[in-house]
Amino acid sequence: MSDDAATQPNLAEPHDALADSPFLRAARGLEPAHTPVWFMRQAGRSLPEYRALREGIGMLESCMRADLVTEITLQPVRRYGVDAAIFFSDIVLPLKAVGVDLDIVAGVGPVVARPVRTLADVEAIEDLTPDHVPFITQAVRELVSELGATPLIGFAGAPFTVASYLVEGGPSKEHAKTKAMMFGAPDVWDALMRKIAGIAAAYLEVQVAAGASAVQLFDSWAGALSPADYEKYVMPHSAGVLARAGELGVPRIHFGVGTGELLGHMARAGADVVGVDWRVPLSDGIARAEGRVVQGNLDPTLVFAPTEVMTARAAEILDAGRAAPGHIFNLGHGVIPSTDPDQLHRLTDFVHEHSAR
Ligand SMILES: Cc1c2[nH]c(c1CCC(=O)O)Cc1[nH]c(c(CCC(=O)O)c1C)Cc1[nH]c(c(CCC(=O)O)c1C)Cc1[nH]c(c(C)c1CCC(=O)O)C2
Repeated sequence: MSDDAATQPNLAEPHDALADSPFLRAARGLEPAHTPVWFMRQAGRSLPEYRALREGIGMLESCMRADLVTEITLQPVRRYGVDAAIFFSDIVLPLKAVGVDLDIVAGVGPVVARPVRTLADVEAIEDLTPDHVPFITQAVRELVSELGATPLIGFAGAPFTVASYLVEGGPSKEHAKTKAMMFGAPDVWDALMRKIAGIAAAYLEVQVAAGASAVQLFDSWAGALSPADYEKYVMPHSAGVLARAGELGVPRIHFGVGTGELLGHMARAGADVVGVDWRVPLSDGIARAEGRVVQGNLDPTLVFAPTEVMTARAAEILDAGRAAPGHIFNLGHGVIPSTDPDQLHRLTDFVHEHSAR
């Protein structure tokens, strides 16, 4: 497709259209034609076309095949007409790419064979270079060419959330071993956070170099921390990732779950856009985001309510979002796998119609 585009006279047009896309305008605090909408986890198990494509192929394997990554990323864009695509991958993929022995187990999540406990364990993890992830570069290039004026969001897991998988060895509710290391072995903790931050930043650089036009840093489990502990043990490392991403010139979205008390810190860590989950009224989220653009914040379970109940809540959020320097509509967390795709389609249309300027 890029070859075809190169032969056409209006080559500059898609780039202007991309910069003028509702998502990128809103992310930069400019007035968009309508409030942009995309959904965290918009690709994945809620889509029958995803389940068909993934049949017999492991999650990590599918993340390492550029053809599959491209197709899976495009599926929700085609189906819903959302205002952005998010690169199909996982927060643990870069660890796999540098040689950490891990798998993503269906219905469980990431499982690490030998959890990280010591400084030697940390030092054994390689730093990420573009040569570790050629399939990422290839998939992003293909996607950007296919997507035209629809922006592609690159992403990485933030140091705390990725550390939790590495230290616990799998998903965890309490993050007890992780926080035991944080409180009890600060030298190991610091080395681990630096290691992951370096990998995350390098992973984002690869995606932006290949054409991603925004990035999202997922600190899904940061809500397990008090503001003081977040500030002391985590924020400097996330800020390091966001500072490196800032040098790439693309908008940076910073997201977590249960982070109502941390939104100010997450904004100050270096976000252009702050993700707000559904537990915080958007008007409060806007105040706590200290002048940043906000993203969110519909409760992901509202798709299971009657359509008019869902859209009435969406209308309240859209109206509240007008008080922000910019608002990107999204769910407060990822799409639940049992979600009816038709509801997300109706929601996308509703957001566009209700917010048309
Ligand atoms: C914490 C986290 C992970 N992975 C991710 C996060 C941060 C976002 C969040 O808070 O939800 C990020 C992620 N993982 C995936 C994406 C794809 C892009 C998109 O949002 O469409 C993104 C952005 C694909 C995936 N990542 C995973 C799946 C399911 C795998 C499958 O289809 O078998 C997908 C589509 C696996 C995964 N990987 C992880 C979990 C908790 C799970 C789910 C386990 C399960 O319920 O099966 C770790």
